[in-house]
Amino acid sequence: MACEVLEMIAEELQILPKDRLSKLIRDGKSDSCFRLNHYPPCPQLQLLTGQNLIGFGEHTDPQIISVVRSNNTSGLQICLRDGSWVSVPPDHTSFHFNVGDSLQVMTNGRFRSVKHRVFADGLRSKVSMIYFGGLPLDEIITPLSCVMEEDEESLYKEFTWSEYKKSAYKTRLGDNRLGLFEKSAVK
Ligand SMILES: O=C(O)CCC(=O)C(=O)O
Ligand SMILES: [Fe+2]
Repeated sequence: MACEVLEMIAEELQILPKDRLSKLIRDGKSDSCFRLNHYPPCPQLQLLTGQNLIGFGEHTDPQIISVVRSNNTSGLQICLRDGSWVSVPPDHTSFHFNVGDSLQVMTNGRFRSVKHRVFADGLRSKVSMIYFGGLPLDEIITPLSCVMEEDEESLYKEFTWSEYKKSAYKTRLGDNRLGLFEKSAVK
């Protein structure tokens, strides 16, 4: 399914061949992973603090694409350009896709990795399963020449997925991890 969506994105951006993105996560060496998150309900703590409890702090996903499926509980929110947060309606029959930082770089910012966070549900256990489609470790993450306009310059320095991963592990979850790789970044 992740491959199909990447092929739709490739079609939209006129990326050729059509499987240019999807073959990265199909690759036997792709650094993809699967995560299962469990957010137990904490009604007493919630009452005590009078706030919804953060289950997973705000962040962007570093890979190419993430596919999320959750049980019927609310909590997932995405951040809009103006900084406001909107809730993703719970629907255990649907999949939610996040564009990851790597896809943002490969499209030179045409697709943006969206910041998201998760609140624990006040009453029920929230369970999510997420497939993160990643690149092979030695793959260079750089804008694809076929998406670039003539004379368009890359917004990013050149780096491999392995370098990005190492750098991301050294930062805090909510940091703008891609910021370090922007050409305009202060060294
Ligand atoms: O648990 C969720 O619903 C999403 C978690 C998430 O964003 C992540 O694991 O990167
Ligand atoms: Fe995430």
